[in-house]
Amino acid sequence: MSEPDSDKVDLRSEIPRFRPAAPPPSFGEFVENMRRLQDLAVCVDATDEVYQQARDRAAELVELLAPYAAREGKGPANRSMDLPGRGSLLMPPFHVEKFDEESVVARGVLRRYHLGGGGVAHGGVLPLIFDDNFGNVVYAAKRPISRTAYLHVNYRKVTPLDVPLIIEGKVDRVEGRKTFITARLTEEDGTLLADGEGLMVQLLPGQP
Ligand SMILES: CCCCCCCC(=O)SCCNC(=O)CCNC(=O)[C@H](O)C(C)(C)COP(=O)(O)OP(=O)(O)OC[C@H]1O[C@@H](n2cnc3c(N)ncnc32)[C@H](O)[C@@H]1OP(=O)(O)O
Repeated sequence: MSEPDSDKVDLRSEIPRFRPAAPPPSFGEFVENMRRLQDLAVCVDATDEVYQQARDRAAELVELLAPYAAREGKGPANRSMDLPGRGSLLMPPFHVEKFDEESVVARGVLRRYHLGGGGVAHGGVLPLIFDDNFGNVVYAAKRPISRTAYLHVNYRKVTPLDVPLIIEGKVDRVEGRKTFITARLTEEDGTLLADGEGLMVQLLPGQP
């Protein structure tokens, strides 16, 4: 059992240092099964008997995992660089393919879980993809640790599910503490789905 008092850690008191994780071998399959579960949870149309069984099995899983809840930066989720979305269920399953001072490129798919309506992605998922890219761009460009002050997304076309997507972001300009970033979300053939612009502001000492 690890970090039983994790809920008492005040994350606002420090900026956690990011360290890549070497997850146990089964962690990736666990996360992928959880993603499939998320896809199913938002699409199944089952009987009450099936929901009762699902409820009970989900409760068993919660009981199994609850004792291992750990503070931020301790478990492998969000730090497993070889897994889609770094092994975090919050993140859409994208892989970073390029990470340098020129740009950060990631490729992935949106799935049934990310459905908005009419068979295409929920608009709210795209800012998450852009924000994560902006954070990576700041890091890759060796800019100081920063937070998003604003993020603007232009939706140019509806974003399909189950189709490879590519996001590429780069530093547009730097003004003191401010790093302005631009990014584009495309399909593999270059079709532009959305573009975005964001301002990342360098944190001052003591800022959470
Ligand atoms: C540590 C984790 C790193 C990974 C981050 C990944 C990306 C994220 O998702 S971060 C989470 C989402 N973002 C947040 O929660 C941020 C919440 N906001 C804040 O913390 C603060 O408002 C913060 C840090 C952005 C700026 O605060 P503060 O240091 O007081 O900045 P402030 O002095 O007002 O402004 C600095 C400059 O930025 C400009 N600025 C700040 N906010 C904005 C804005 N929304 N629009 C335009 N300009 C802005 C100011 O005008 C000022 O410009 P100049 O230097 O030319 O006068």
